[in-house]
Amino acid sequence: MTQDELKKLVAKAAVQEILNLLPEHSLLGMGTGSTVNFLIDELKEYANYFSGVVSSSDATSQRLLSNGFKVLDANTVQSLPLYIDGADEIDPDGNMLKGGGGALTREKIVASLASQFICICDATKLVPVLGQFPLPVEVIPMASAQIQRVLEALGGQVRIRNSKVDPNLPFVTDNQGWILDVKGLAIENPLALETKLNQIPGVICNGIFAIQSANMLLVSAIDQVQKTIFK
Ligand SMILES: O=C[C@H](O)[C@H](O)[C@H](O)COP(=O)(O)O
Repeated sequence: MTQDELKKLVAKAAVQEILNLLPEHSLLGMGTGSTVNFLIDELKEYANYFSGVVSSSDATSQRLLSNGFKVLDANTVQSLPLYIDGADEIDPDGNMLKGGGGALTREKIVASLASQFICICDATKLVPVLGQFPLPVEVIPMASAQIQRVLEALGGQVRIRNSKVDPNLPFVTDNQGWILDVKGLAIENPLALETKLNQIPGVICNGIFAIQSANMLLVSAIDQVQKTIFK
């Protein structure tokens, strides 16, 4: 199977999981990325099953709206029963590295509203220790040079992410932030590093999801989907 076929397979399994877990008229939190795009495509026939969806990016909001879902502002809900999203990496404890698509900050905000986080991915995302994928750190643009120095002093190799439209310009997030992609940081203790990076002035958010780790993982490999529940 291709990676896209694996993403579609896990998206189909996720639809059944969502419908089993949530009664009709529930709210739902929705992540961002190619796996989530497959999920939205698979879930669209149930668009009216949900009273509304809180989205983690402008891209996801547009896709949800064009598929008939009602999109709600995060400020209008007190909590969500479930948040579902992909990941760039996930470790055996459900800690994730996210932000390859630049949506990490809003993903973390929506995940923080939810009592349960389901991660959906294909088996290429499973890692023993986070950190092979460059760690995205979203920053206030005027702080980027100083944050780069701090991250380099911690042992990271830092690159400012470039725009896909014009590679001479920085990538700009939905929050008008920039992304620093950091290689080479040891992420042996994801919670400690997530907390430490949050302390650097000008950091909006970093892509370690240990505080908002996954409660459940659906992962596709070959032709089947495996479910893991984390403690
Ligand atoms: O900012 C992007 C998100 O964190 C995505 O969840 C992550 O990059 C995984 O995306 P994909 O499903 O496209 O592999």
